[in-house]
This record gives sequence, C-alpha cells and structure tokens, in this order.
Amino acid sequence: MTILEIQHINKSFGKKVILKDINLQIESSSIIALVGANGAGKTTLINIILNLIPQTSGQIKFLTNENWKQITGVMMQDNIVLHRITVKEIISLTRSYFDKPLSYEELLNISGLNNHQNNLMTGLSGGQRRRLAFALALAGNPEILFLDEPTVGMDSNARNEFWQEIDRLKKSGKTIFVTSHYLEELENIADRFLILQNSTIAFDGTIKQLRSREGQSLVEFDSELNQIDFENLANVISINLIGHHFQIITNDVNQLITELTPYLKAIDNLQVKQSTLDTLLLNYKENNHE
Ligand SMILES: Nc1ncnc2c1ncn2[C@@H]1O[C@H](COP(=O)(O)OP(=O)(O)OP(=O)(O)O)[C@@H](O)[C@H]1O
Repeated sequence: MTILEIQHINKSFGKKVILKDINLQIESSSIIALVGANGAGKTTLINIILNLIPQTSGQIKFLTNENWKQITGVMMQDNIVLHRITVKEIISLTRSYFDKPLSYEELLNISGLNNHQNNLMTGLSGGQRRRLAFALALAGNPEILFLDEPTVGMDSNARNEFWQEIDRLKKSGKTIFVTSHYLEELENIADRFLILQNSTIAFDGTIKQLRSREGQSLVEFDSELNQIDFENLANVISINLIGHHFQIITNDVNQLITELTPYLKAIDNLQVKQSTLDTLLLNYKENNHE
C-alpha cells in the first residue's frame, strides 16, 4: 500500500538547485534508505516532506491520514536538547501531543534510559541523547518514521539494538525512511535504496539490482604494486586503493583471479566477497563523473 507520494519536488536555495523533479511513491512496511554524498540534499528532501521548509514547487501527499503529524515520527540529524527538562518530563510532554501514544514505559524502554528518568536532558551523553530522540520519534506510534543519520554517536551495542528495533518495527507494519553514511548498516536492513546525486534520484532499487548494474563482486587484497598495474585488466570495473589495500569491483571473479595470477606473489590477503554498498557508491560517483 502506498503511504506517501512525492510529486515533482523542486527545491533551490537562491540560485543553487538542490532537488530537481523528485518523484517517489513510498510503500508501507518497508525500509527505504536515502543515500548520497555530503550536501546531496537528503536532509532538504526530508525537511520538505515534513513541511519544515517549503519546496520551490511540487507536492507531498500522505495518503492514509490527512492529519499527517499524527502518523509521522521524526529523528532529525541534530539532537534537540531542552534545558531544565528531565527525561521523564520530555517523554511525557511528547506523548501528550498525540492521540494514541505508546505507553510511557514502552518509550522509556526504547530509550534505554530506565536508570536516568530524573536526569536532565543536558546531562545525557551524545549516544544517550540519540536513543532518547529515537524514543521521542516513536511517541505517537507513527505509521512512518523519518530517521536522519540515526546512529551517529551510538556505540556498537546501541547500534545493534537500534537496527534490531527498526527491523521489528518494519515487521509490525511501519515504514522507515532513513539516511545514513554508515552504509554497511543500511545494506543489511534496507529493502529499497535511493541514490540522490546531481539533484535527482539517480538510482531507485534493491541492493541486488544495484549489484547487477554496478558490479557483483568485490576482490580485495594488499599489495605494494601500483594502481596502474591493475587498471587495464579486462574484468576490472573499478579500483579503490587506500594505502596498500586494493578493492576491485568485477562481474567475473574467476576471470579476474586468472588475470591476477602473474601478480599473485606480490599480493597478500586475497579475499572475494559480494560487492558492498560502500564500494558500489564510490564507483557510482566515478561512473557519473560527480
Ligand atoms: N537553509 C539553507 N540555505 C542555503 N543553503 C542550504 C540551506 N540548507 C541546506 N543548504 C544547502 O543545500 C545542500 C543540501 O544540503 P543537505 O543538508 O540537504 O545535504 P545532505 O545530503 O543532508 O548532506 P549531509 O550528508 O552532509 O547531511 C547543501 O549544499 C547545503 O549547503
């Protein structure tokens, strides 16, 4: 079922065009990952959807409820910290805005701040503020959640629990629209990937579709050789070199390994895996001359 329609959205700041004719249909019970370089316009698009800033033209339509504030939950990129307000007070206050909020206890459990109920918001760590922001986003038991860089500042346990909770929410019928630069986290969880590039949605599909378009496999190894030594091999789609660590995207692992045979003495730690969202996105930028 379609829950949200984004129709012909354009946005400019002054003369700078940020979004150009964005059209999307967002289906319920799915996790949609919006990815793109710094400054691509991800937060701008979310802000427009949520009516926080005006679009230059185009329309946003929430289809299941005209009172869209009752069905949306939002976790913005920056934590909002109110002075002289405790965890307990902000959870109670936020619940009071909604017709059918989750219970106080549920929200406190989601925030993981059971032992900090009477602490001031200003006394929370960055990771604790993030988890509180997540609980507040869920206060109204929303149908659709917007999460802008949700896991920044969370430790690995908190991240793990966070994504498990997101998966549970999806399975319970929620729609989750998320941006993150932690691509390996998104890769495991998102059903649909939107790549925002050059002001438009340059790719819209699954990770499987992205792999078949941009390269299926990733061959990694360490070598003192130069990038130029490998660049002209027939089965190389792209090469990324960090220090002495090579990452090569290919559609034909067997042929590439055959081509690498003459170099094997100068190669260590050879590994073959499925191409990752991270490496595909690097390649994507290069292909599109960004
Ligand atoms: N209020 C504003 N006035 C002028 N320019 C703005 C304003 N807000 C954002 N921009 C510009 O719009 C572009 C897109 O910004 P946006 O924050 O949407 O990018 P983003 O994809 O979310 O980036 P990041 O991954 O770094 O968070 C940037 O070039 C930014 O400088």
